[in-house]
Amino acid sequence: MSLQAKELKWLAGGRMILQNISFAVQPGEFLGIVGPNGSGKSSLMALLAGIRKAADGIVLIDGKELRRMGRRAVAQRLAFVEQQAETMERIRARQAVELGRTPHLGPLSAWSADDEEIVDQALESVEMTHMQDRFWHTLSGGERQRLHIARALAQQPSILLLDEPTNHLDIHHQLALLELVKAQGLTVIVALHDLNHAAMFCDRIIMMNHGKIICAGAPRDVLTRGNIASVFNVQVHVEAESDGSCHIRYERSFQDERNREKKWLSSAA
Ligand SMILES: Nc1ncnc2c1ncn2[C@@H]1O[C@H](COP(=O)(O)OP(=O)(O)OP(=O)(O)O)[C@@H](O)[C@H]1O
Repeated sequence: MSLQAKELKWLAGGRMILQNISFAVQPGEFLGIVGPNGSGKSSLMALLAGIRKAADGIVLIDGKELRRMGRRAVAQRLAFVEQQAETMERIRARQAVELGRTPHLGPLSAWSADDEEIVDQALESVEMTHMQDRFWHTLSGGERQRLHIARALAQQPSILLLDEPTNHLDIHHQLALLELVKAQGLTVIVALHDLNHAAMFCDRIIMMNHGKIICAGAPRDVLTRGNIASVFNVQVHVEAESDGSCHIRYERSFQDERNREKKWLSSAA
C-alpha cells in the first residue's frame, strides 16, 4: 500500500509546528525520518496515523483520503507504534499483543485459531514468547517496546508507522527489531535517531528541521557531512560502504578536545 502526504501543515499553541510537508512512500518501501529533537518527527507521524488532524493538507492511503476513512478501516491497513505508547497496567503481555487483532474482529468474525496463531508468531518474532504470561507493569521498558511492535505486527497492517522504535532497546534488540520489520516487506515509515541505523536499513530518508523537510533521497545523498553539520550541528566523516550505503563516524567537538586536554594537563601536574 502507498501513502502520500500533500502540503501538510500543523499548528499547536498558536505556533507552526509542521509546514509544506509533501512526500510519497511506495508499497514495500522503508522510509526513515531523521531530525533533531523538536524538529517535528512525532507530530508528522501522528498526522500520518490520523490521530491528529492537519490544519491544512491531506494524507492519502492508496489514493484514498485518510480523514474520510473510518477508524476500523484505517486500523486494518495501518499500525502505529508511538514513542510514548500508553501503558496497559492490568493486562498480561499476551493480551497486549492480542489487542492488535481488534480491527479484524467483528460480530461475524469472532476470535479464531488463526488469531491465536498470529499472536503466537508476533510474540515469537520479538523474542517475547517466554514472557507472554507476565503482567505488563512488571516488564522493562525494552520488553514493553517489543510487545508494542508485536501488537502492531499482529494487526497485520500493510503500512507500519514507527516512532523511534529502538528507544529502550539494547543493541541486539535494536538491530533485531529493524531486521524483523525490514523482513516483513511492509510499507514502513520510521522515525530514527541513530543515523547509522537509518543508513543501514532505509531505502530512502527524509531529513527534517524546524518542522520542514530539508532534504529527501537515498541515505548516501541525505546523510552527508554538510547536511548533518547544518541540521544536527555535529561534525562527521561519512564513509561510503561497498553496498552503496554509508557509515557515519562522529568527530569529537572542539570543546570536548579542550576539556580533555585540560583534564590531562591538570592530572599530569
Ligand atoms: N501539543 C503540543 N502543543 C504545543 N507544542 C507542541 C505540541 N506537540 C508538539 N509540540 C512542539 O512541536 C515541536 C515538534 O515536536 P515533535 O515531538 O514532533 O518533535 P520530534 O522531532 O519528534 O522530537 P524528539 O526527537 O524530541 O522526539 C516541538 O517544539 C514541540 O514542543
